[in-house]
Amino acid sequence: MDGSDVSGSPLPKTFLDFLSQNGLSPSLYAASSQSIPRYVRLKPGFESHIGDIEDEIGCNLVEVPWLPNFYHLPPEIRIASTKAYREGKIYGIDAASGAAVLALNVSHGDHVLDLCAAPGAKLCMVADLLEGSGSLTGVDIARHRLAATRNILNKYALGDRCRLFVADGTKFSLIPLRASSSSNSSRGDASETYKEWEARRRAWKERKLLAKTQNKCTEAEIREDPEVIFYGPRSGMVGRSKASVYRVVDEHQISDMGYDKVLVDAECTHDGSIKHIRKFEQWGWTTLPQRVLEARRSDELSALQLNLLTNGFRLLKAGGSLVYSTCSLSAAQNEDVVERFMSRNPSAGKT
Ligand SMILES: C[S@@+](CC[C@H](N)C(=O)[O-])C[C@H]1O[C@@H](n2cnc3c(N)ncnc32)[C@H](O)[C@@H]1O
Repeated sequence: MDGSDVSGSPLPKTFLDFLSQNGLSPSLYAASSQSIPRYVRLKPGFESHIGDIEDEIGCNLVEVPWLPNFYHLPPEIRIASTKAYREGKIYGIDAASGAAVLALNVSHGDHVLDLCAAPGAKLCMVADLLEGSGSLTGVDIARHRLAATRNILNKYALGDRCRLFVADGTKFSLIPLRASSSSNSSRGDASETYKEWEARRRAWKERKLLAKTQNKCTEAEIREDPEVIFYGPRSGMVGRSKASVYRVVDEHQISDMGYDKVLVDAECTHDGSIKHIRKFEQWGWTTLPQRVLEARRSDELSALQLNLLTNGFRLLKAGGSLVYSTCSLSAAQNEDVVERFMSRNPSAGKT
């Protein structure tokens, strides 16, 4: 394999080319795994358990002053096998992810959309910040990844006001279910309304029912309809008719009835996640170009990112806020995308 030696592990030439094209230094990946910071977030309400958690994991949890409930850990500490983790008191999430959610400035009662939600670390943090108010809609195109998000929401008991849709975030167009938006007026046949979610059996029935409803639509509509794979008891879904959940609203209505906050944590090359890139040490560096770079050619990727950002903005209520984030360090996937978006949507910067 071609490449420069970084800590004894040669980075493949294609990755070095990618770094060079994006003005990034290969030395970024030279850090030893032991020097990469590690963080956990404590589920609010478990503050009094910190001493017990520290005893269990055998080290001090050092508070991150600018990120509420985040703690710094020595990198060698593994949390997955701990009781605190299994019981949902702590979860692994890096500080950069926390910063993206912090920037969203979630307030009590907000209706929040997470347009690339899986596997769900940021979604969980948003759910915590909502403190049982407002609503949370998570969307992801990868069904298996979103199914994992559903498991995480259940594990941390955060799904109460959440609903999850498998859908293309560039086209998703369902608005939040605000208490004030009439559900009664659009109730039809009771069998067509959402009952309380019951894992597995209900999910299967739900899909069948949905398929029946969809059969009334044109083929194009069927392909584009988001598939709901979870909703909580207070997500606003229970008792709603399918028609009311899937109703189409125009741009003017979205400015009144859209989401207060939208997170677009877009698909990217993940090159900014040094820990992720260093895993290729075990997986084999040769697989890195295929899994990180060639999976999506970068021009396609930036078009996808721009489309996700544009659709997220379209679904935002007037006066709402949107955060666009990636775990890439390349300007092409960050500043350039935002610049192109702003040039097409100059109103986005106005408060
Ligand atoms: C960086 S990950 C999101 C991480 C997530 N926000 C979290 O905190 O755990 C990007 C996600 O975008 C999803 N994705 C890719 N293309 C998409 C699309 N067109 N619409 C919606 N999601 C998409 C991927 O399946 C992936 O789960």
